[in-house]
Amino acid sequence: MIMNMLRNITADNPRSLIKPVVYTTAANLAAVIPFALLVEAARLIFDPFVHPGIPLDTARLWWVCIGLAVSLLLLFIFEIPAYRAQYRDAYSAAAEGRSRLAEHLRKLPLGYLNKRDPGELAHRMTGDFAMLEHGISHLVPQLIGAAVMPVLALIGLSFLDWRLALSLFAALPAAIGLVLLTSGIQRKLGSQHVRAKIEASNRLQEYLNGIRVIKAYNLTGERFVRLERSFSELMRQSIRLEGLLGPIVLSAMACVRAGLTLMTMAGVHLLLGGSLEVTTFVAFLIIGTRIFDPLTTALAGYAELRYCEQAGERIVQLLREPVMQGERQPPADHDVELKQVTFGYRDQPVLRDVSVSIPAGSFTAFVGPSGSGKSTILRLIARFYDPEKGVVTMGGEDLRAMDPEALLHKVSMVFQDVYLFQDTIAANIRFGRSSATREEIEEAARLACCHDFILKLPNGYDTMVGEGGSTLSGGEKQRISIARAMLKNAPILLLDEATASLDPGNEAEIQKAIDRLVRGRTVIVVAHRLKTVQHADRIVVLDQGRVVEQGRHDELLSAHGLYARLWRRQHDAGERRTKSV
Ligand SMILES: Nc1ncnc2c1ncn2[C@@H]1O[C@H](COP(=O)(O)OP(=O)(O)OP(=O)(O)O)[C@@H](O)[C@H]1O
Repeated sequence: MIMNMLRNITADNPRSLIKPVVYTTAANLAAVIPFALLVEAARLIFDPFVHPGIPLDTARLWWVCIGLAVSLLLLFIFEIPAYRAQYRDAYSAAAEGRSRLAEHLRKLPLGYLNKRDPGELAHRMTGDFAMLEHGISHLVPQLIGAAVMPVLALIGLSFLDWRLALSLFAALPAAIGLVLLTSGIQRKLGSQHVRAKIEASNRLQEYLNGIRVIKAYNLTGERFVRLERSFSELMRQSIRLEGLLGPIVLSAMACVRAGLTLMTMAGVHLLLGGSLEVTTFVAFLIIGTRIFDPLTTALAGYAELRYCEQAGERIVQLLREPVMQGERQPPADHDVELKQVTFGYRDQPVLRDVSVSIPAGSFTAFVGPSGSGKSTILRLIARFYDPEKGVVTMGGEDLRAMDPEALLHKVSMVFQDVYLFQDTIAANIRFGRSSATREEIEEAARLACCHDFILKLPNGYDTMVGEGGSTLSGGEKQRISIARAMLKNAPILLLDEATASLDPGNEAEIQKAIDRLVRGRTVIVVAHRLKTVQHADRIVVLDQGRVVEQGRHDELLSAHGLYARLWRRQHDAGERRTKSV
């Protein structure tokens, strides 16, 4: 159980506790020396009163004083590295754990991440790791201090007088029992509190992300009520947690402190009975007032330690989620084939029994009504997901056997929803190839028709873009993502055409950039405007997740099927637009 707890508190890296534990134990052992010396000083001072005729041993008293000074110096020497080890190791363990978790999340199937609440994942990265930092830097060393000091004191004091030692520690089991017995309730309330925190942070994120929609549709009242409700729930859970914890911790502390009263009463009784020396009693009084300090602090921190354990448990669970398997390097042959593929994001099937063959170097387009599964096919080819039934192959080999990261080296992607990071334009293009030089970035930008608009920005290539690319127009973001793909220069290009209508200038620029990008590659396009793919080697028509037709543009037109209807509809709409201008 303890090992499990340590594993959780350190996010599956218990070695990070070694240094803090060793140094803290040494510092706590050193902290015992001044107590022993104080006991000796008390004995030396009180001896002449208890045994009249014995002179005050001033020479020994001086040695005790020197010993005290040396022990304080020793304590200082041990405490500095203990302090550093606690903090440095706690923060580096959390930093290392966060990177490990981020890396792990990247390798998990997207299907898993889709099912998870993004707020909950963010909380694990930030809140849960912050708790671990606090646990490693404060709570675990506190607990060690709390264990080392009283145990040593109990042993040492038993030699002085076992009856007083026993009375001093008599109430301790009750305090520990109380904390342990209520740990189930603490755990339950702790989980509810974390859930309330996640809900509040999700609602806040939703509110901030959707602030434009909220303003546009005047939803201020309704959305704000949801947000306020989550804050109220968080407040309620926080009060419940503290309301329960407070009395438990205070009762446990009272039990611990009751030991001192018990010991004093026993001491007075034994002293009056003549079976206890005054010097021994004084020694117990000196130690008794201080010995429980670390223990009461640790009791106050114990509940928090359990929350840290829960936080660690959540992180460890996530770290143990199986990542996408596959070690084979992708083959040099880039023929792609879907064989009887069935796939759905949740229970609802999106693709049904889809079989399509895409020869290397060809231009293949997927078309069909909205929601028919076109983009999903691209995601399966990039192995963001694995099919439920059937296989996707490259060069005749099942993608599931391939290393997902190595596979992504073969594929460039230009998606509808371009995401730009909060960084400079140059850095955002460099995501295509991290080793690219500035000249290569500019060349890719020129080919993607974005060099000119980048130069017009305040700091050119060094202009910062807002998170998600919010400071650029949709067309500009698309062109930046084409520049990324240019830079990556992968043999297979997956292109998901933007559905949002762009202004004619932007549309022409993007088309020019795409025409350059597709040269000499295996190109797989999801097309919404059929005229952009009428020269494709093959057009695959999807409807409700099934392939209903495939062939060249002319063949499909003369088949008078769904493609012909879609073509006519778009053609007529285009004519109407032209006439109305
Ligand atoms: N991440 C997801 N989780 C759950 N369902 C999803 C997810 N992505 C897409 N879907 C659903 O799967 C279906 C197919 O989506 P897909 O994006 O492949 O269609 P599409 O043909 O590309 O549509 P569009 O032309 O509108 O872009 C849709 O019903 C969509 O709601």
